[in-house]
Amino acid sequence: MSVELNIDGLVGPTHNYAGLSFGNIASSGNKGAISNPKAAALQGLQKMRTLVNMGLPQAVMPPHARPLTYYLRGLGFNGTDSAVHESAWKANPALVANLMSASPMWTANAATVSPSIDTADGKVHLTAANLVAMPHRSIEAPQTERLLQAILPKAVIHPALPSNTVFGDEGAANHNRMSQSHGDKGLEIFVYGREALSDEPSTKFPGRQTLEASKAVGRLHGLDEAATLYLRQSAKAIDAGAFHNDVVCVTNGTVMFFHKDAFDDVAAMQNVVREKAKPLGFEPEFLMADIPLEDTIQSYLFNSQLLSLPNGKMGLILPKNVENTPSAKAFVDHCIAGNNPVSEAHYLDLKQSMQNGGGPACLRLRVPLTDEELKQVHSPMLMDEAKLQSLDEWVNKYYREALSRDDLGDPALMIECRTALDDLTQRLSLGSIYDFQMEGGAQ
Ligand SMILES: N=C(N)NCCC[C@H](NC(=O)CCC(=O)O)C(=O)O
Repeated sequence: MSVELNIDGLVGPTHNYAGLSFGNIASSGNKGAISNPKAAALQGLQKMRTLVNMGLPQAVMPPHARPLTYYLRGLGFNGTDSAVHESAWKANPALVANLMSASPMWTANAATVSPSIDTADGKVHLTAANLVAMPHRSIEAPQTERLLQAILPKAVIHPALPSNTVFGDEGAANHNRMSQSHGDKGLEIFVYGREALSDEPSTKFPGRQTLEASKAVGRLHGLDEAATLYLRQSAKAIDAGAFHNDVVCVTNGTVMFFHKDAFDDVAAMQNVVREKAKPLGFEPEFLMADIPLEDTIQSYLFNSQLLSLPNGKMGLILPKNVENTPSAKAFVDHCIAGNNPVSEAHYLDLKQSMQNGGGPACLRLRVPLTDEELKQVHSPMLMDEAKLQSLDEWVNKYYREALSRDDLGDPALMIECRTALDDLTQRLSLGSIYDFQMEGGAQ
């Protein structure tokens, strides 16, 4: 038997709206708004609880330490860590805003994952994403690698691809997998927005994922070429605000749930998926929405989690915005009423993350595992009700309810963040995993 483990990012104490992501309409539109880190983290935990209550395996990925003081030291700021934070803020608040981001919460961008059934050596492979397209995200990979290794000690974790825009890699947000069931060999579908080493017309918004990066990940994971596809996302979707493919498409099992403008030539895409699926023994089912692209971006209809349920059916975890967008809600209702595996929909309040362009699918990394491999996961990070309650209590103890841009320069925030993470590593039996812990604590 095999299952899908979802690893959700626990929202960090510095969650804020700095408007850092060009091409991400929610991030730009909410620049300067006051965030509520406590509400953001509790909303994320509630999503994890929903999956636990559905009987599905759920793990948590801890936040990263912020600000990243070693990075600021490399830029010439020195003294104690507090002095580094303070002098960097005086010199350049916009720079510090980048180094305070809680963006590692969107674990769909942490790595690309291939299950052991798909890889040449029969091991689970992950490649940490370099996230080079956005400065605030390009600092995530080293800590992400460490945390992934802690959660999945037996998996092969490849370091991020070279930090070069030719190899722009945004992880699982641009990767889909289709198969008869989680345990069967699957078709791995990489979706890119740009072919870096060619003279092609550029899009208005950046195509963050390159074909060069996707192919490198496919090689590193030892994937079978016959069961791998590289598809291009349409420029139309990118320019409408679909900065990752998971804003316009999600797959699970035999089902692809997507917007008609996600790919330029839908009929060609469907044909090639059908052809590649044949030797893998399954018939793909396409649930395609023909609704305004703006409604898709605004509601995040396709940034939903499409889950295989213990009863053999599939369920959708959607943001409340879908419920409030008539065309999107009508499409969900149509799918549930139709003759296909999708049988239920759950609408969750994820407003704090959504205002930064992060829906249910952005907040989770999917890892298909055999039952044996699931037993090797670091068990304190596997959630149940008691552990979720401990994390609720942890959030309530340490998190602020309001954070403005100016608060990002507050040296007390760095200390609060470190104190909270120290406690968290104990609750999750992680030992010393952050740089500040290895250097001997907050200064
Ligand atoms: N689609 C997926 N899988 N992930 C969503 C990531 C959202 C993230 N937003 C941000 O990084 C905004 C941060 C700010 O503006 O403060 C991004 O654009 O990379």
